[in-house]
Amino acid sequence: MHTLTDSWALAWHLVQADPELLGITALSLRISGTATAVGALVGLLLGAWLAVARFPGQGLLVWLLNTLLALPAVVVGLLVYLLLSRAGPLGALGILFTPTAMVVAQSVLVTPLIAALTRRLVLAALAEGGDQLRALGARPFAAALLMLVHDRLGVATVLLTAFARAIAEVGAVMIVGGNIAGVTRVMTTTIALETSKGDLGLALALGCVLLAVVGAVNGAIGLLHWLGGRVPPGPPPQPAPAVDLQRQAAPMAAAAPLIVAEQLSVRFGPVLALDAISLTLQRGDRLVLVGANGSGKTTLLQALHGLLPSAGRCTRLALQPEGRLPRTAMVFQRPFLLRLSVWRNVWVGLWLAGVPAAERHARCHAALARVGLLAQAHRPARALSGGQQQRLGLARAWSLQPDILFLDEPTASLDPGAQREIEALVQALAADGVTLVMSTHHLGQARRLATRVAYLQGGRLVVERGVAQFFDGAPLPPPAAQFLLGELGWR
Ligand SMILES: Nc1ncnc2c1ncn2[C@@H]1O[C@H](COP(=O)(O)OP(=O)(O)OP(=O)(O)O)[C@@H](O)[C@H]1O
Repeated sequence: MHTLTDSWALAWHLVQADPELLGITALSLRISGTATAVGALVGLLLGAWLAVARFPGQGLLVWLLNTLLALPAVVVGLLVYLLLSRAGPLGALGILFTPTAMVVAQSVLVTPLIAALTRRLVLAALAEGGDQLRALGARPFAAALLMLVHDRLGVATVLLTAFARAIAEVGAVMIVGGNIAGVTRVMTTTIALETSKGDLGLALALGCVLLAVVGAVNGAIGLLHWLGGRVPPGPPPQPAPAVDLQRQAAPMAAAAPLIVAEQLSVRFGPVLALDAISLTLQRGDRLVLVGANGSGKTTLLQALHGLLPSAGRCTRLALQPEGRLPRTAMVFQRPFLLRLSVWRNVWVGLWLAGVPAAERHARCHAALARVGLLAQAHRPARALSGGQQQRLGLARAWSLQPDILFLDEPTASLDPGAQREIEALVQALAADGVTLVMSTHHLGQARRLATRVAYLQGGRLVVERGVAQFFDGAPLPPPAAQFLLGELGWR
């Protein structure tokens, strides 16, 4: 039995490159690192899948997973012991009291933790941008996986947390490893047993190393947060390839309908957000939706884009003379941008739309050049100003070469200069032959951009007219006339 001073002196001596201490430390890192890697492989996929999957018993599985977050290490050790012991179902493997058994036990310990935290992280990201990824054509699981890339900082934090939990636990590794010197002795088991024997030197030395490891993990998490938002620079934009996103001046059949909505209704629980709306969108239209907050403009755009389950009919008709269904894209009021570069955000949209890899570069280039963001291509998208982000949203939608573009208040919360820029771009898109449906609160903008204006109130389409007739024609129905009177500031 040493005095405490002796023990510290011995610990200090051991920490300075004692082979036994180094061996124990290396084994601990190897076992916990491997277990975290195994847990990451299973847990990340499971968590992402559980965030989007819908199946009977899902609630129970999620409850179980969340409960397992607090799974005691000794219980894991006991369960794995029962599995791997000679009499157990996996006893024939003969891996009890080996590092492999310890990896198995720690994998069992960290996998639910990684899965549960990943699920929450993906759900939070989907709540922010899931609709927009779906609008870009992402299937649910692809959207969930993209959110892992988007929130890779959060993912890294989850993995480091899992690693710290593994390397600091003692119950599971003690039960299935047995603390055999030179074979299964890891830091925590050694500390526990040496302390119980009263040999504090090695225990203290390993305690210091363990604290240093956990501190380093914490430091790594802090570093990641500090680096958060930074995007590794990608290749600089290449010279513009010969691609022209502008529509080939296709002969346009006059007033050919592209979308016919009949009695379209959308309900959110008790709220009837769209109430039996019927309208026809013609090729070349610039239909602007106006109405008070909550009148159903966004819902109508999403329903026409096919993002919401609706009652009634919404039929898309083939373009003439091309003979194919129109492609649609949508730009949201606040575009959801992945924590990637400007370039990658456009690239991901093209990837989700199934555009062949060989075409993506050229299309990114052309779209970013078109909105004046080529020079910013490798900046983090989220570091752009509001107006630039909206332009990037437009570029991402436009790169998909839509025939119909839905724009939800594209200039909301932008300053007048940025509003003018967006308006000019929208006009340029219309000049390219893109059919537009747009919502706005700016009546002046409606007048400048629209060929037709529709006024919504309480989910109903009150009136829809050509722009000149809407603003200067015969008197509008009373609610629309009052709305216009209340918004005279636009004149
Ligand atoms: N996801 C949702 N869940 C529940 N209710 C919703 C949801 N989305 C919209 N609503 C409701 O549907 C109605 C129409 O909303 P919508 O967002 O379409 O209106 P809006 O005209 O676009 O409003 P704003 O001008 O404020 O953007 C509102 O009563 C709104 O509260």
